[in-house]
Amino acid sequence: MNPASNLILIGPMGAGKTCIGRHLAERFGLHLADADREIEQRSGASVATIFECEGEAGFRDRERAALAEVLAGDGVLLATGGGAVLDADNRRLLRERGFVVHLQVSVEQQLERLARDRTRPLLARGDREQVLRELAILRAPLYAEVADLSFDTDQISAADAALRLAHLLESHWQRSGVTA
Ligand SMILES: Nc1ncnc2c1ncn2[C@@H]1O[C@H](COP(=O)(O)OP(=O)(O)OP(=O)(O)O)[C@@H](O)[C@H]1O
Ligand SMILES: O=C(O)C1=C[C@@H](O)[C@@H](O)[C@H](O)C1
Ligand SMILES: [Mg+2]
Repeated sequence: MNPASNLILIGPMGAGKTCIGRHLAERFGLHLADADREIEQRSGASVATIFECEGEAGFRDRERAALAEVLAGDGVLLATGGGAVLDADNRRLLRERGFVVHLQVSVEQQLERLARDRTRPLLARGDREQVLRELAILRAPLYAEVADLSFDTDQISAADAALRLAHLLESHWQRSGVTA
């Protein structure tokens, strides 16, 4: 068992990291940190504006700094952004500092869940389905490399996913500092 005190959610856009993260943070008494919101608070600008002004590279620099700051602490539930695993230093940090759960989702479900979303700049770049398929091919091995546990969120509500995942975590994650 991985005894990390932090719980970290990784996975593609629309997998439910932010939304399942809220449920799990409450259930396990963890401080919720959503990487995208942390970046927005630190920079005083939205993710979309950062992409517009500084490009994806500028956003990734801010993301790397925010992850390092958040994971300097303990007792945190970190909901990462979908691209956090692109950076090798981030991948190392996530593995070192937390029990990492990979939330999986099919492209079909992503398209449904994100149909009305206008806040994710990578989805504004053209054919959404093609973008999501390309990202999935590129990123799937990176998520797998970092994950302690994978969980498929297709066809279940976020609330049900959180409930089932909480049960799984009770047997897979021996949180440091907490005795059963
Ligand atoms: N299991 C689910 N079933 C149905 N809808 C869901 C589920 N999980 C999330 N959603 C919906 O999908 C949308 C995106 O979810 P969320 O913001 O949690 O994704 P995310 O993984 O944090 O994405 P990102 O990487 O872009 O931050 C939200 O509208 C949310 O309500
Ligand atoms: O998948 C991605 O690369 C991203 C996901 C979002 O959470 C944001 O971090 C941003 O829109 C980029
Ligand atoms: Mg999110």
